[in-house]
This record gives sequence, C-alpha cells and structure tokens, in this order.
Amino acid sequence: MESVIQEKGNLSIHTENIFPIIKKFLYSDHEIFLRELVSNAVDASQKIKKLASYGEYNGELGDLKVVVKLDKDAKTITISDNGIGMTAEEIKKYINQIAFSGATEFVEQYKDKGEGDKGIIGHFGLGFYSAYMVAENVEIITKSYKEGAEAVRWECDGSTEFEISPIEKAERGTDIILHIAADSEEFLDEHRLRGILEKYGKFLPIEIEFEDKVINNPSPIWTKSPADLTDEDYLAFYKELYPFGEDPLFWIHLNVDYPFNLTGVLYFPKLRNDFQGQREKIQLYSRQVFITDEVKDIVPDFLQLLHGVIDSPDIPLNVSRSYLQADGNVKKINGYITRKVADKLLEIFKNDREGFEKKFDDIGLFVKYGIISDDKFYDKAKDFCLLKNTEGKFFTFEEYREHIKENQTDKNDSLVWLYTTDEKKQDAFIQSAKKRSYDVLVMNTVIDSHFINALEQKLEKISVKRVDADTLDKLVEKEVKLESILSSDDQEKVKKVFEGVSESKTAHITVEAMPVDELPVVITFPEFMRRMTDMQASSGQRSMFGDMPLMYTVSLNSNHPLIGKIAGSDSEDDQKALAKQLYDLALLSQGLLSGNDLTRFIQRTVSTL
Ligand SMILES: Nc1ncnc2c1ncn2[C@@H]1O[C@H](COP(=O)(O)OP(=O)(O)OP(=O)(O)O)[C@@H](O)[C@H]1O
Repeated sequence: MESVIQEKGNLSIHTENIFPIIKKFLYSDHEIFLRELVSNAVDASQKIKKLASYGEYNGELGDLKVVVKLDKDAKTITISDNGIGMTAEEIKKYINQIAFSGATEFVEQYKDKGEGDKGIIGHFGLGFYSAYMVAENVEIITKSYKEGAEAVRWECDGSTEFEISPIEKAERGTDIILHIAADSEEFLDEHRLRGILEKYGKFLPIEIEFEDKVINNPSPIWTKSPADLTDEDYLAFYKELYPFGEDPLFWIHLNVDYPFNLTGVLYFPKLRNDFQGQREKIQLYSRQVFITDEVKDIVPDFLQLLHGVIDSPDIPLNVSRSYLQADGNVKKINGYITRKVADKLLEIFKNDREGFEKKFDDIGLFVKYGIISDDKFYDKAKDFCLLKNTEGKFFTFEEYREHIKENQTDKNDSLVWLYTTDEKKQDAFIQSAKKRSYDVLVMNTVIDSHFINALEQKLEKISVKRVDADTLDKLVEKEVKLESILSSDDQEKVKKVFEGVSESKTAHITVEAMPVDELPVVITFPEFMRRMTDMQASSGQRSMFGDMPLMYTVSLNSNHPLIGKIAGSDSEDDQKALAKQLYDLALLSQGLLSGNDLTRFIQRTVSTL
C-alpha cells in the first residue's frame, strides 16, 4: 500500500470545468442576465461621470444613457452604453479574468476622492458571465474614453477561447451583443424583455431606453432628502410603485449611513383587517437595482405588512438565505427599521392624537402584531397602542387602567378587562355589563386573540375575559356575594329539571344568585376553551378537538321570578315546559339554536300565544 506523505499545496481549478458551472448555476433565475448587463452599463456611465467630476476626463459627457435593443430576426439582444468603454488591455484584465472585478478596482483606486463607491453596482466580477446563461455567443464592441483609444471587438462562444480584434466604432462606450441560444428564445419577446427591464431597472440612476422609450425613473424619492420632498411627492411615488394601490396612511423616510447604509421609504397602507389578500410588498434594492420583494429576513415579520422600498448596498445579495439570517448587518437593519417605525408612530400619537385615533383601525393591526412578536417594539408601543371600547372611545393601556380601576377590580386586586368580539351577537351580555357600569372593549380583528394573550403576559395584574365568558359576578368576582332567594333544596330541584330538558351532553348546569333584573338563564362559554378554538381558527389549524361539541355553561339565576316559579310548581309538565322554553331562549340569544330545534321552539312558542 502507498504511504501518505504530509504535504501542502494549492487546489487547481480548470477553467474548462468551472465555466459551465458558472454558466448554469450562477443564478437560479436566468432573467438576471439583463439585470447584470444593464447594471454594468450603468456602472460604466457612472464611472465616466465620476472621472469628469474628478477632472480626469475633459471631453463631452453627452447624454448618458443605456439602450437595450431587440432584433428578433438576428436573434440578438444588444445592451449599449456611452460610458467609459474598455481598451483591449482592460478587456483582457476585466473580462478574460473571470471573477476579477473592474468595479471593485475602480472603487479602490478612487476611494480617496470622497464619494467612495457611491453609485457603483458591481463587485464580484462575475455578472458579465451571466450572459452565457442565455447566449451561445457574446460580442463586446467597445471604445475607451481614453484619448487615442482604439475600438476593440471581443467575442467568445462560451468555450474557454476568445478572440480579440480591432474594429471601427465612432463613439465612446460599449455594446454587448448577445446571440441568444435556442433554449432561451423566450427572451426574444419584446413584452418579456420590457417586463424584466421594468422589474429590475425601474429606478436605475441612468436612463434606460427600450424600443425608443425610457423605462425608468433615475431619481426616485428615496435618493433625495426628505427636506426637499412634499406629501404629493411621496403619494406620487407610491402610485409609481403600486399603480393600483389605494393611498397610504402615512410614511417613513429611512436614511442611515452608520453602522450600515440604508435608505428607503416605508408606507403604512390601509389594511382593512386582513393580512391575507396582500399583494403589494416591500421591494428591496441595492444601489437602485431591484433585487427582490422577498424581504423576509431583512424586515421584521410584523412590518412586512408595510409597503415601499429599502435600498441598501450592505445587504449581501448573492448569498444563501441561511447566511442572510446569520448576517450581523441584517440583524442591525431589522432593529433599526423596528425602532424607526415605533418612533414615527409615537410621534404621530403625540402630535396628533385625533388623527392617530382615526387611523388606528388600520394601523392597529401592525401595532398589535408588533407587540406580539417583538419585545423591543412593545417597549415603545405600550405607550401608544390604543384600546377601543363599545362606545368608540380610545384609551392607552395606562388610561384604561385608570378608567376601569374603580369598578372592575376583582377581589384578588386584579383588573378585569371585558371585551366583545361581536357587538351584535353579544349584545345581551354587553347590555348587562353596562348596567353595572362595566366597560367593554371591542376586540374584533383577526389578531386580537393573540394580542390578548400577549397582554396578559406583559401587563401585570390584569385578566381579560370575553363578556359572555361567564356570568358577570364570576367575571368580576367581588368580595361581597349576592344572597340567593331560593333555598339550596329548591336550587337542587331546579337544576334537576333543567338537566332533564337539556339535550346537550357537554352543557354544564349551575345555579347562581344573580340580580333580579338579569336574565333567568344565561349561557356562557368558558374563556379558556373558547380562546383555544379562536386561536386555532385564526391560525388556520383544524381544531385539536376535532368535531367535539361546543362546551358551555348554563347558569340559572336563582333570584329570577321565573326560576322561582319552576321551584314552586307542583306539576312536572309545567316545570319542564317552562324550563325548556327558558333554556331555548338562552340558546337563541347565543345564536346556538338552529335547524329542527329552532323550528320546534318557534312552533311551541306560537302555540302558547
Ligand atoms: N459595459 C461596460 N463598460 C465598461 N466596462 C465594463 C462593462 N461591462 C463590464 N465591464 C468591466 O468588466 C468588469 C467585470 O464585469 P462583471 O459584471 O463580470 O463584474 P462586476 O460588475 O465587477 O461585478 P458583479 O459580478 O457584481 O457584476 C467590470 O467590473 C468592468 O470593469
């Protein structure tokens, strides 16, 4: 057997092997080739601009623009610019050496000139080769801005051999001619091409012309200073992003350059109580090149409901998702955006409470989602998150505490918040609560069951109960209890009668001393059980109890004359008839009487009239 000798060395890479890999796997999405080539053309234009501003180019800049042309017959796509161009030497250096980025080199070279890399897109030195994802042959025809430079033609058919030759070209700049491969002819469609250009290049900083029309807005508002912008500018830009969207409520202009670079505008849309039907998304850009609208790892979950753009050269773009999640910058960006959004909301709350309240039906969803999912956001939001009661009045948490402190503190010194999820359906319970001067909050959005859970954990000494979760005396338990007029024997007797007429196996029947003006029979749903079912329903899961029958409590008011009547009656039939009628009325008021049961109830009632 051969023995192993310790040695060190370099791995060798053969271009002929690596090239097909680059071609095939550089980007999963082939349409990216256009983004890359147009970005290069934009870079070339930005560079000549910079050179002129540094005094290193004294010729005419001309009308800097990138032109994309489609020739269906020749099966070519040509991307032309009048940027810096390349000399034969530069082609050899930047193009022939794969993964040697001229962009990075340019930035290095001029980094002392102040602006640094501002406006230059490329940095990996691979983008050009994405052309081979769709082209079988690529030609570069280019003339450098340098005085006396000769135009050059470069051609390579995707093998590792290239050809360079002199050529005639009048103007400074570069034409990249792609001879589209048979399997990529889909890109020879005008519609498709315009679609890709608009998707990636809508806000590129240099004019992009396709079929004689400029397709982009080179100076989108996020590149400008907020001081130079009016509300109309922000609204107009929103329309530009989402032509079919309804006007947003307000917006935040993001602008940070330390410890990372990020600019952008985030809009708060009208949400109308639903997360699902949301099509418009935040768009992520890097130096005005569209990257994606999947911003999952960069924007905190709850803020993905916002609209707008974020532009950051510091977000690693061509790397895998798992890397993105671990990236320190991404985490910081996340935190920054959360903070900015919270600050903005607090500012509006403080400066315009009335306006804030008006918008709260829409922004409440963000705020509550944020409170549930992000502790840092909660720390700020607890001062401006609003609660709304059945009278339409708004309270902060602190204001609400003051508001209900006197009436709704129970014997354990806990504040009991009462709420309704449906003012119409739970009206009888709301009315009863009001009779005792209890306040009832409205919690009717998809997120409220989660929101309530979160609040109970975060706020001290509160318990939150739906207004029909129990009889009022049990909801807000006080030290002093009402006396029962009915003796305990009679209570037992009435209970048995009701058990006899109950058709539900899961109904739990109890007798309770309630005020006389309360209903004789009250059906309630235990808070805990109901909340579990609600949460499961809102998260779209099937109930873990399957089709288990609804659990509810039937409370008999031992102080009500009709219950007294049952206890006092000697006729079993009369007792049963009255009990059944009262039971059905209670079911009816909770919307639980339907089908055959409802029909029988109505017939029975009619026959007694
Ligand atoms: N249209 C062009 N005009 C002038 N120079 C160009 C043009 N296209 C490419 N180059 C030169 O070729 C180099 C390599 O381009 P390539 O797209 O492969 O990489 P990059 O732009 O530096 O980085 P990235 O991979 O991020 O795009 C560029 O940096 C630039 O110097």
